[in-house]
Amino acid sequence: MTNPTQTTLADLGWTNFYQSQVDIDEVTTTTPARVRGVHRTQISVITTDGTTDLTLDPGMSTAEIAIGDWVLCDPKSALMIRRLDRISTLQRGSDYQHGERQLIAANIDTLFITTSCNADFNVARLERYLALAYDADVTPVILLTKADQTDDQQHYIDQAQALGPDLAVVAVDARDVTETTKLTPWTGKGQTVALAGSSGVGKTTLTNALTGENGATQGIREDDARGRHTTTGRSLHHLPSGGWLIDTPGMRGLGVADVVAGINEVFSEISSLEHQCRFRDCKHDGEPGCAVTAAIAAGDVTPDRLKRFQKLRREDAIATETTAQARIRNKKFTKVVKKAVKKKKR
Ligand SMILES: Nc1nc2c(ncn2[C@@H]2O[C@H](COP(=O)(O)OP(=O)(O)OP(=O)(O)O)[C@@H](O)[C@H]2O)c(=O)[nH]1
Ligand SMILES: [Zn+2]
Repeated sequence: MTNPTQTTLADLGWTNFYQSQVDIDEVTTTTPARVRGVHRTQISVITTDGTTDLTLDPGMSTAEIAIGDWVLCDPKSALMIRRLDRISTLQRGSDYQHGERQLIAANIDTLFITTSCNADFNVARLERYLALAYDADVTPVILLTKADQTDDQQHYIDQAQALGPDLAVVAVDARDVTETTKLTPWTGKGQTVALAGSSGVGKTTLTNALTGENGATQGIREDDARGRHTTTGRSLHHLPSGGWLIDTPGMRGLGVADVVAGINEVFSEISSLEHQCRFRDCKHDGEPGCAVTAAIAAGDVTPDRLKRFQKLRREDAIATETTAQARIRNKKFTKVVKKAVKKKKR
């Protein structure tokens, strides 16, 4: 282990939330460690003593560990003892085959939802990312890159700001390192941020500006969970401003699944009315006694917002259903295999 400058747990993002989960025995026998890489049978971690690898008990799977997780380890045996509860979990619902939502990152404070001041700018996409952030309990910040390439920055800022009066919206030229000071409210000591956004919007450029490094290879890379080496692997960057940046290719295009709560929060002006509709399963499509239709007539809800709300909810429902079915299918399959193995042993 190496430790050039004395790192504290707070530097790594440790707070009372994690401390309160450690019981008296564990205080003396274990060390907290933050996960920076997840491999098939091992995890790479950072402790106040530097970086090291930990082995898991045979009964545990690294599939349940994400970058950013806090774990307790036995420093002598280099064994992970247990994972601590998370303040936030970012996951995506694309792994229909296995019926599990795929973990992307844990214990993130802020999600930089990145888009550019050009044709990439798309309100529906921002709403989708916002739903994921809210559902994950992560604070979203809308980052508008390529602000230098438009004459009408304010036009983009206004559209983004319309998505929530309390929402932070920041426009930057991602290539200009001095502009990243606009992001210091979220990148200070111990704070953890993640970047999401479509290809080409400037995530790599921003990462380089924030880390002061050039080239994504400087980040701490990991193998994927199956032990394959991925060229575009996830990485955890330490920022000169004291924070941590999780960069993951999984955040380029995220499908929604099982994030109804997040969607409802993004479209709160609509979801808060639904219980006033006469029919519990109201589709807000011309049924009598529909509170949402009434709000549209009164000018309190725009038809476009309702359309996008319904589209996202439909997508979420389908994905949730598919995931649930896959889970049942897998359980059945495991049972069949177990039975067959038993039979063979007899
Ligand atoms: N003018 C200007 N150009 C930018 C800005 N941000 C990024 N670019 C340019 O846009 C191009 C794409 O930027 P990247 O940082 O590679 O985008 P990315 O989001 O990492 O793309 P992927 O790796 O495909 O996900 C590069 O040529 C950047 O120099 C900006 O704020 N202003
Ligand atoms: Zn209705």
